[in-house]
Amino acid sequence: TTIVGCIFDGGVVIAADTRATSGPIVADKNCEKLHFISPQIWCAGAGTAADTEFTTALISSQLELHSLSTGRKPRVVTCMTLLKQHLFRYQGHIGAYLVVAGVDPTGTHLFTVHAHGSTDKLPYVTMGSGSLAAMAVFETKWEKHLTREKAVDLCSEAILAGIFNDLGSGSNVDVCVITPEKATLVRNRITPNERVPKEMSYKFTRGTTGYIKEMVIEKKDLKKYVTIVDL
Ligand SMILES: C#CCCCC(=O)N[C@@H](Cc1ccccc1)C(=O)N[C@@H](CC(C)C)B(O)O
Repeated sequence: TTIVGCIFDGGVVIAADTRATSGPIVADKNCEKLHFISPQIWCAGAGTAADTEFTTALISSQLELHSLSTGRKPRVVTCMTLLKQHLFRYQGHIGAYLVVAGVDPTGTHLFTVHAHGSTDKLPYVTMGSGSLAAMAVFETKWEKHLTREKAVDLCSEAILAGIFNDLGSGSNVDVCVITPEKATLVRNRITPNERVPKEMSYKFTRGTTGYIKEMVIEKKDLKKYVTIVDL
């Protein structure tokens, strides 16, 4: 996985690739790694797919209950604290590596939360197996006071670096832009790995597979050879 986050003037952007792996196998070529926490708090997840999915869903629920109890909009720092306390309690056995981003009444925030419970608050972050390729892009091209468009393009370029240089990452680029007004999820903003139609026909011609014996079975005699079960 390659996941990133970047703050810009007026909000924050998070982005992710869409590859899920099981060892050398691509388990899912277009999975979703950007999770809804609350209307203006979203989370990108790397690590064990199930752990990122369930952990973000659990904290989203806890945050909604907290918001109802306080009568206030949820804060990003609260989401981060709930995540780190949960993950620390499980001593890293819940393999969720998260980028938490959002806008709340106190401002725009971007955090990382690691499986063991450590957190960082930064203007730009990368995580997952492709994080080094992505960070190379940020360390080369990030600057203060990015516009929304520049931040979206920079995050997309960082994800593309992971897609093309990390075998644990691949396929497409998903992006989520969060501002004080709203959050916009752009699923498959960039699809640089679409399969093209094959240039040849790979159908086997008749006679390719030799056979020794031929037996024609009439449908009416079928039940002699096979047991037909009406499901
Ligand atoms: C099989 C299957 C479904 C996915 C298994 C599954 O969690 N894959 C993991 C890698 C991993 C981790 C721990 C044990 C085994 C395999 C994976 O692809 N993680 C990506 C993010 C998630 C959200 C898709 B990324 O971090 O590379």
